[in-house]
Amino acid sequence: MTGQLIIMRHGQSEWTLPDVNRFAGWADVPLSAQGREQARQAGRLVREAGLRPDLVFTSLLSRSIISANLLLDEIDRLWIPVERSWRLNERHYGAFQGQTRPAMLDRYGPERFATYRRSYDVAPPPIDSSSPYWQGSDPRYAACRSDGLDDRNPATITSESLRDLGERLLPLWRARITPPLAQGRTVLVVTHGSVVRSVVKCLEGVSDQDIRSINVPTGVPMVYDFQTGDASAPHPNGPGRYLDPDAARAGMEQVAALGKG
Ligand SMILES: O=C(O)[C@@H](CO)OP(=O)(O)O
Repeated sequence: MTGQLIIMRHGQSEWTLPDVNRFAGWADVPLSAQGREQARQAGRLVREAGLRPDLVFTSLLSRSIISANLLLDEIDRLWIPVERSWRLNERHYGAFQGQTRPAMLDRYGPERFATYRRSYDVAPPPIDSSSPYWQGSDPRYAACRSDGLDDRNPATITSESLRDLGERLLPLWRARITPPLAQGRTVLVVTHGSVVRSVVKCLEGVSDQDIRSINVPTGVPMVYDFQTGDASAPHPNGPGRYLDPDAARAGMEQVAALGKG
């Protein structure tokens, strides 16, 4: 018996439309019409692959939640148990949230821009609490909603590197996601590009340097098979496989192109 992880970046958002091209991070940006269709198509791919998710995880951002719902509606599994966590949010993009990629490319130059966007351990400049995209007073991050996994407070985060994201994700990964995989269950995680990069880095041993060139397409599910048994550190049997490799390739190119100005 194997456990299966289906992990997917949400469908295209309105801010990843090429003529909008804004950094989102924790800003709660809606899906585009194409993004909604990508999420439904993802459901069809999951069905054709014979996969039946037993439980679903999303972030606290609408583009993740709605993508998961559209996918699950397509396979008649809206009823499965759901857990939502800020730990599955996109990387906090600091002061870049709401700014266009071309403007930031212009301001910082190609090298620093690429470092802020794709390096492992450099976070963008911190967001100011006067920004309309600051999450400090957003009820979804209120202290009363603490998950008790550690003492991190999402309301106070001002910017994150990919390393920071991996560190806040790990407690949820260990406590909530890997145990059902080790039991042979099928777990659907509908999340964000940087979370997928962090999981791929960890599961496939990608180096800090090589992770810079990995882009994640919107709305294409990727599957890992896990050996059952060892709940403490379950390991995938091989690399992740996109259910539609052609769509994944095209999507990765689109994401890379957004950073070219
Ligand atoms: O805006 C963001 O939060 C991310 C993902 O959409 O952008 P990028 O791909 O440039 O890291």
